Amino acid sequence: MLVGDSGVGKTCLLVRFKDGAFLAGTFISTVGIDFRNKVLDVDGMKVKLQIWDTAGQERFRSVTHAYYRDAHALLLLYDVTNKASFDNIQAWLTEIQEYAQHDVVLMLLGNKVDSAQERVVKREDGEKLAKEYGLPFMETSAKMGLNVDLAFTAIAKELKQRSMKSTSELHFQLHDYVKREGRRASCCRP
Ligand SMILES: Nc1nc2c(ncn2[C@@H]2O[C@H](COP(=O)(O)OP(=O)(O)OP(=O)(O)O)[C@@H](O)[C@H]2O)c(=O)[nH]1
Repeated sequence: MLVGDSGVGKTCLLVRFKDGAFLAGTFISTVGIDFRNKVLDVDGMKVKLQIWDTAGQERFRSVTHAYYRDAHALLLLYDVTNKASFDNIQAWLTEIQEYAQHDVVLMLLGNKVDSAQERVVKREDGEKLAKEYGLPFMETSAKMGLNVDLAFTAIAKELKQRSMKSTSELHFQLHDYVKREGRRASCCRP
């Protein structure tokens, strides 16, 4: 499930992942909730992700609350060009604590890193916040496709491992994977 303030890029992130495209132009806010499926090949096994895209607007909050309970994973987004969306992450975490399962897989994403000129939230600020709450963290760009597949693949790997209740000592480590594989924005050109 994708959560975060209105306009941070949840729908665009999902469309980028699902269709490999970017929705340029007019911003059409999600009404209530929507979902898309995508099947991923994770280490030779097919994993079907059902991804719920929630409306960030306050007036739909009661609708989205009902979906937290069944979510296995949450991608919590802020927009690096919008300080308020970053400041609201704490409030989102409180909401997640209240409505989601206690063992839900959670990842923090700072989106729109392609907009370097407008950036107001530094990468280090995101890293610091993520560390404080023990969350895996990446910066993304739905526009450029930076780290988008990686974010969903990391979630799929973690969920696959959990569903198989692997006892192997070599089991998948979400934090390490994201740290190792997450690419910095400077690597990615239009
Ligand atoms: N530059 C840039 N713009 C983006 C990116 N992702 C989304 N946007 C733009 O941000 C605006 C909002 O994107 P959405 O994906 O609709 O935002 P949302 O979080 O789904 O918003 P709600 O449905 O209201 O919760 C749109 O104008 C997008 O074109 C990105 O990675 N880079």
